[in-house]
Amino acid sequence: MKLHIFSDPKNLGQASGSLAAEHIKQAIQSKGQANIILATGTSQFETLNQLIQEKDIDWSKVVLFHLDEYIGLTITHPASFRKYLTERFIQLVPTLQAVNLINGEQDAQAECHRLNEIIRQHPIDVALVGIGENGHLAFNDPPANFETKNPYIVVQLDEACRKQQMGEGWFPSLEDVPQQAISMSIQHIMASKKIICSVPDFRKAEAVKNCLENEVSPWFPASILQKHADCSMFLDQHSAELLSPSFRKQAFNA
Ligand SMILES: N[C@@H]1[C@@H](O)[C@H](O)[C@@H](COP(=O)(O)O)O[C@@H]1O
Repeated sequence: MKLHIFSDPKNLGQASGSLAAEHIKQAIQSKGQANIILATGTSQFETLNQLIQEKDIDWSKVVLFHLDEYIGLTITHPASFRKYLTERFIQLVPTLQAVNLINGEQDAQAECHRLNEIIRQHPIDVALVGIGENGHLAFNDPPANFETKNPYIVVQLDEACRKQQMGEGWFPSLEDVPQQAISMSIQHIMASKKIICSVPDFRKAEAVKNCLENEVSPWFPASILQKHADCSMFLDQHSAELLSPSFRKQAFNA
């Protein structure tokens, strides 16, 4: 894992968005197109802002997949990840070759099946992900399923995850946060050639320490990233503040 620590979320996002652009261009150059996964949430604001500003990406050669989505939320709900990606990315790069959003409003197992058929034909070149306050990767809350090979799965959301979503202001109360979601599985995220993980904010400091310094464990789902061959971890000084000095030594831009 390559560890990068920045002074603030804006610098973090500029660096992670630029690296994503580089990886996308490399994939297009080497095989004619790129398959990407985009995450959502506050942690991705600056990264996506940077990515949409990149000038020399041929978006008509890029196929987009969606990391996770609530079950039962309409696309017009403020917390809908489809709404988020549509407004913050898809409308801003309208020439994408294909967009594969998760529709959590219909039968969830059928939706997983539909998406699994498509994504199995599109090996992922670059995955943009974040880490939740409870250490989740996508919506795989602890203890995460590290075994399933199905690309998309139905998951239960734990209280810590639901509280985070409410705390970030996406929902008026905890009762409004759905209990289930469709998430890309841990194994499928790990099958991406390159992973860019952007994690700003002091709220993530404990999860970051647990996932980067502890042993790999389903109880710290994002700890699995330690095993990926090409994962770049982007932190800011706040999310990195609990890392031990010896661990921080490996960071670039510290
Ligand atoms: N399910 C989303 C993910 O797509 C995101 O990458 C991660 C971090 O969330 P946030 O960016 O809101 O802190 O967990 C969220 O709950």
